[in-house]
Amino acid sequence: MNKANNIIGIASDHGGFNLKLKITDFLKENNYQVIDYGTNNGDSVDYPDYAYKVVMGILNNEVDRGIIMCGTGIGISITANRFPGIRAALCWDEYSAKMSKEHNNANILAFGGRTTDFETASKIVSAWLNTQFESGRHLRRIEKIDDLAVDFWSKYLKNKEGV
Ligand SMILES: O=C(CO)[C@H](O)[C@H](O)[C@H](O)COP(=O)(O)O
Repeated sequence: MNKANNIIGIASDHGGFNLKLKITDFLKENNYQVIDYGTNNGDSVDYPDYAYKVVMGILNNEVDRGIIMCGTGIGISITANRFPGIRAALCWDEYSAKMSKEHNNANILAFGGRTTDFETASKIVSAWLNTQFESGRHLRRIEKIDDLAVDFWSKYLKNKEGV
């Protein structure tokens, strides 16, 4: 990996805390700038709060992309995917990580601190960072993700307001 100046936001709950420390070191060793949104120790916290920090970091252009971890990566990726413009991919090997970028242009990578060892996690991170989005038919599909959600929410909110 050799891409200085890319800023990556990183966060975890207590279940991903130890792996987050190792992945942060790994990124810095590979010349990535990292903003750590917490958590800062192994005390029990709630993963939605940490997913939200990275999501807002991306939506406010503080960071280009994010890496998030909880015990399994499930809760924290479910949370991140609630927000428009966010495509969080829960990955378990190099192939899933490569596809998450090539086909889905995932801007957040997720994995589990209790399910993924550092060796596997570092391979996942490298695959995700070093793969390009293929665009073409995949661009049409990822655009539909937000288009469908925006359509749903605008109708939902309109009905709720009784308009
Ligand atoms: O959301 C999760 C499971 O899908 C994460 O793994 C959390 O880290 C986990 O639920 C935390 O569990 P704990 O018993 O409170 O440590």
